This record gives sequence, structure tokens and C-alpha cells, in this order.
Amino acid sequence: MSISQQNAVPQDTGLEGGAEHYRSIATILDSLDALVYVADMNTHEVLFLNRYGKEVWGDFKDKLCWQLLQSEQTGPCRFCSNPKLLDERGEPTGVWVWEMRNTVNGRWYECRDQAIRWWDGRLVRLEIATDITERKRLEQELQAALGRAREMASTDELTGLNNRRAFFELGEQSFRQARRSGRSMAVIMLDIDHFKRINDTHGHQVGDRALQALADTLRPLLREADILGRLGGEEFAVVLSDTGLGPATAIAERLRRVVEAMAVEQEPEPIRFTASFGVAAGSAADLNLDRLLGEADQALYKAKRAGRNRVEAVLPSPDA
Ligand SMILES: Nc1nc2c(ncn2[C@@H]2O[C@H](COP(=O)(O)OP(=O)(O)OP(=O)(O)O)[C@@H](O)[C@H]2O)c(=O)[nH]1
Repeated sequence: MSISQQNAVPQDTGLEGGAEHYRSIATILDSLDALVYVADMNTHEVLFLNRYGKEVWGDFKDKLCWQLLQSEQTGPCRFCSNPKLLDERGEPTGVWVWEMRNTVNGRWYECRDQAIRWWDGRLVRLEIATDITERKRLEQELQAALGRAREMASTDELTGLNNRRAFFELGEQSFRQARRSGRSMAVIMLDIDHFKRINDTHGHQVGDRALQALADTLRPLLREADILGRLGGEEFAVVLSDTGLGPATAIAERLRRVVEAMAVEQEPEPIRFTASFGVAAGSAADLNLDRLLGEADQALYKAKRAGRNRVEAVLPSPDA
């Protein structure tokens, strides 16, 4: 039942003129570019709806708020703000501001709700809701752009792998986590053999394709938790959590064999290449990423010196 049906003129406003004043205030509320409604907090009966509300949600007579303002509700809304609007003594707490996407028109609203005493003494919810769909759209676009910018800042453009910065960030995070439990961490460094020859013989673009093909080949061979990155040029590295030297060396050997067997399509014939690997592992309690990478780099250097296309491993002493 609507206010006008009840001839519900506020009795305690101090305004003179009764219904005339009520009509003036209703005219003001009707002129707002926002939803204003009042609903009984116990029965959910809609007692007032301004013009904006009627234009969007229709006639409110004999409708409960959740029937009028939302679609496909079979009872009071799960997100109903009523519990936020009263304290433990059942007294109004003040204005509650929240955002919601309306299920009838799909638009976003900023809602300012408060419990007030209606003219007849009952507690009602007054809601003033402004359409913030455009602001939400801009916020979402901004979030998406930020996400893309973050991804670009951490991704190697050529291969799509973690770039050097992201590799160190994620790697150090992984070491920090392992340090508490003293778990074993391993690092594999790998470097394409005689990569300069590929560039010199086939051109830089073919060299780029070889780097991309290597990245695409390595990625699926590693676990989700392993951190693979391109450190620069034709040098890559992997951080393996919970991995000792033996298993890490076995993984490096598997990668070496796969690289040796892969081919990059190219006319008149595919390009093949090999890579050298350096592996280091130790307890995260005694070592950090820099130290282990340095050790793996030494092992890689040894592999290059020993003839390339091989894996060399080192177990650093904790106090070295
Ligand atoms: N195509 C391409 N080449 C790159 C890129 N970054 C570095 N390089 C090339 O990688 C080559 C590295 O050469 P070197 O450091 O001499 O190493 P290498 O020829 O692989 O020899 P070894 O490592 O000793 O087996 C150089 O020719 C660089 O120009 C890149 O992003 N794309």
C-alpha cells in the first residue's frame, strides 16, 4: 500500500500544511536522478517510490521490495541491508553505503541505506541509490589496464616467459617460503650453444624464433610451481622448489635431451641446436637465490668448457 493510498501525511515534521507539504517533498524526490524508496523493515512492503524508481522498476503497489526491485527472488534478498541498519537494541545505526548490481536492469548502483522511523512509528529502510554504472565500467577498464601493465612489466616480450625482474621476484619469494622449513631448493641455468652462429647464418629473426621455440618447449616440461624465466639473450633459468641436486640434475638432463631433439621449422631445412646446463641445489636455510644462481652459473660455465650440450651440477657448501 502506498503512502498516497494511506493519505500518509507525516505527522511529526513540524511542517504546516500537511498533505501540501508532503506533495512538495514528493515533487522534490521525484525530480532526483536517483532511486529513492522506503520499505517496511519487517514486512518488506514498499511504502514510497519516487519517479525514477517507478520509471525503472514500475508500479510498486502491493509489491514487496524484493519483488519490485530484483528479479527472480523467491524471498528477501540474501544481500538485504536491513541487518546493517539496526544495532543490537534494534535502533537505527546511521547510513550504510554499499554498491550492488541490480538484477532487473543489470546496472550498478551506489546505495545509501538507513533505518528511520516512519510517520506511524514503524521502522523502515530508506534507500537512495545512484547509478554508478559508468564509473564501474571505467574502474573495471582501469583494473584491466593495470593488470595488463603489470603483466607486461613482468613478461619477456619475445618468449612470454617471466622476465629477469619477475624471475628474481618470484624466485626470492619461493626461497623465503622454503627458508622457514629449510626445504631444498634447486636452480637450473641453461644457455643455447653457439647461438651466435644461428643469428649469423639465418638472421636475427630466425634466432628469435629459436628462442620462442625453446621457451614453448621448456614450459610444459616443468611443474606449475617451477619458476622459469629468460634472464637475457639466450640464457634461461629455472627455480625448482622442494628439489634436491639429484632430481634437479635429472630434470636438467631431460630438458637437455628434449632441446637436442627439437627442431625449428625453417627452409630449406629445420634448425637444430643444443644447450648447456648448470645445476645447483641446497637447503634454503643456508642459501639464497643469488648464491645458488652464481653456483649454477659456474656449473654452466664448466659445461660449456667441457664441450657443451651437457649438464654439470654442483652442491655448494653452506658456509662457502
Ligand atoms: N635473435 C636474438 N639473438 C639474441 C638475443 N639476445 C641475444 N642474442 C644473441 O645471442 C648471441 C650470444 O652469443 P654468445 O654470447 O657469443 O654465445 P653463443 O654464441 O651462444 O656461444 P656459447 O654460449 O659459448 O655456446 C649473440 O649473437 C647475441 O646477439 C635475442 O633476443 N634475439
